[in-house]
Amino acid sequence: MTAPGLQGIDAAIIDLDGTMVDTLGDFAQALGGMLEDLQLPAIEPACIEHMVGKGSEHLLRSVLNHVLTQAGKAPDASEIEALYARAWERYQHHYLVINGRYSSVYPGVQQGLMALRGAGLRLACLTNKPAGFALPLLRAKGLDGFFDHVFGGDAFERKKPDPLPILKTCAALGTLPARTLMVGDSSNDARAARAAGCPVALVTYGYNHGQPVREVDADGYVNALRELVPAWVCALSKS
Ligand SMILES: O=C(O)COP(=O)(O)O
Ligand SMILES: [Mg+2]
Repeated sequence: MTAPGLQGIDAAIIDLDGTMVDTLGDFAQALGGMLEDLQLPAIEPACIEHMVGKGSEHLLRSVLNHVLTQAGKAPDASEIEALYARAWERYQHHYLVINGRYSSVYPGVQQGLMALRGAGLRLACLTNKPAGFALPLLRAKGLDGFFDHVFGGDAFERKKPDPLPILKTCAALGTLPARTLMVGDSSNDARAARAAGCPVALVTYGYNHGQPVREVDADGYVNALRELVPAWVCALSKS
């Protein structure tokens, strides 16, 4: 049963990084520790934002490529692969030590999740972040209790922007994609949702790989999650 304003929507799938929590500080700290351990040059925190959202493997390969290129090394794929296993081990170590300490929940997140719950929706968190990072982060930020399911980037064979994780999350929620709203901050989330057949709303404050989020094809945009229920009610009543 959903509230009258959310007719047609039974559940919502919410992204984590850039949507619920601003985690750039955590990424910067953990990557800084990893690079130091590998005796590689540091990376500017501003560069990291563009690399977040496609999972940790992509992030680490992008960072290694970036710092080696900056150092004038023009690395090929095999040089990056040679460093990868140790980089992942050191990154994981540092991330788990600092997880949540340098990140903050965006304004309006708790209110937004409460409103969605109050409207009778089932909720899942679906992130490309590994579950081993996502679950402790949600707990540390007091957000874990809102979700029926939490799936990390390592939960399924493929990550967003592939539709598979969304389809599997809908199956776990027991909802049809067409009645499940995807809420994210990036083209990754929107493309996965579109391909799965879910309506999609994007927040305007996240990362979106450094690109303007309003240029991404979506059904709506909100400046805070607390606007989601009112905005969606409004959009539905106009359609
Ligand atoms: O790439 C990540 O680690 C985070 O991605 P998310 O935006 O799907 O939470
Ligand atoms: Mg995101």
